[in-house]
Amino acid sequence: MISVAEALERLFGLVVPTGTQTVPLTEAAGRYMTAPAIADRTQPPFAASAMDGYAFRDADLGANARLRVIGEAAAGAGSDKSVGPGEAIRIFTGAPLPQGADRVVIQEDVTRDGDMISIIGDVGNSFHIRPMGADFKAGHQLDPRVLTPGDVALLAAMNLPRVTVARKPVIALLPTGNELVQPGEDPGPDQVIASNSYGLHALLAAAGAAPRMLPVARDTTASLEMAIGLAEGADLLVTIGGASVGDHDLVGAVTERLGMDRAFYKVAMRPGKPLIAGRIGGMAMVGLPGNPVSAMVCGTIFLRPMVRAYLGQPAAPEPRQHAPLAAPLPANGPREHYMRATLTPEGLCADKRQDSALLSVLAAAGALIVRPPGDAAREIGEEVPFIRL
Ligand SMILES: Nc1nc2c(c(=O)[nH]1)N[C@H]1C(S)=C(S)[C@@H](COP(=O)(O)OP(=O)(O)OC[C@H]3O[C@@H](n4cnc5c(N)ncnc54)[C@H](O)[C@@H]3O)O[C@H]1N2
Ligand code: MOO
Repeated sequence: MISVAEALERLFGLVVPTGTQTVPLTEAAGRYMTAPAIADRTQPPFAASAMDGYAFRDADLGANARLRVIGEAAAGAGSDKSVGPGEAIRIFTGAPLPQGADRVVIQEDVTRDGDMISIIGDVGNSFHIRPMGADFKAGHQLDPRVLTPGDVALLAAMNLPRVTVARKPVIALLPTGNELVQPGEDPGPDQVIASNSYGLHALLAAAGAAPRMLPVARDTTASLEMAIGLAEGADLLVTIGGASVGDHDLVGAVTERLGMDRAFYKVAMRPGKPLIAGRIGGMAMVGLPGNPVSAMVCGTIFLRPMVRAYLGQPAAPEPRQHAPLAAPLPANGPREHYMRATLTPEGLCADKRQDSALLSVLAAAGALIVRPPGDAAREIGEEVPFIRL
């Protein structure tokens, strides 16, 4: 059995980055932008009023200043008049500041009588002007990143209607097992619902992949071979179940028959030990264990980093954080243990029930405490590493 770190290295070795495509901004959120984006204009492109009020010369501000209103400037329709001594221009938020003016007073601080305004009270220190280029200047660069809604707004303001992003890796998800029916179907007395495929679909989509759900394969060579054939064209095939040593666990044997170049089988981790990986046809292939929590933990520890590598991001494990324990932990065995835990204000609290079949425990957990092989018993208050779910 190899270590989790070694398994992840070998999995990165199976990844062929997907390359890039250009998408409109409406499809850009959540995508990985692969190259810097460069603004082709300055924002604001002119000094602009930040408020509705009057533009005037700061030098005119004095006790009981009275100014003549000589024109109007609105957003999208600036004034071509120049503001001279004793003059003001009615101005609205977003309008270009007229020539000659260097200050804006908000309309609440003004009384108006016909063409004349009086500035009343203390107007404070704010000039209510957004200088040209205050947000960014032409040539401003947004570096490669997973695009947030805020990034998309910035790219639009930079006048970039399209953006170059990594193509989403297509990941074919293949649940296997005679006992499985789809959610919403009527299970027979010995049957259970295929759940892992849906959890993994959600996990992979959120990580930036394009998961493709295949029909459940039965535990026969013919059914598995046919289903694996349906995955053709995917970047990665992920099988679920049938990875262990039972008489009906055929994924290893069938993939070998199909000529899989195996990268490894079995990882010293808990849950998730019977993990298989390699290359088959033009695809990478990862065979996840069927136990529901095992499949989701392997998805978190291995598939999420793999998706990032497919997208061209640095090959790195899931980020770890540290927090104190709110409850003690027993000594760990020889496998790296990913314990389902909640993160409370007092610290991390591992669930008493760590059976890898308990999805209700996983769903309630916000964290996986990472226990190295052979880790000693831990007391309340000790800092331990964890991965956020
Ligand atoms: N003699 C041994 N038995 C087992 C070992 C071992 O080392 N020696 N390892 C155990 C471990 S650890 C795991 S994990 C499981 C993995 O088994 P498989 O990958 O072969 O998975 P299955 O046997 O097909 O299924 C296990 C379990 O999970 C349920 N399952 C499967 N697929 C789904 C799905 N898509 N959605 C929901 N539930 C699923 C299945 O019904 C079984 O209950 O092997 C242990 N055995
Ligand atoms: O690895 Mo199994 O995943 O311990 O339940």
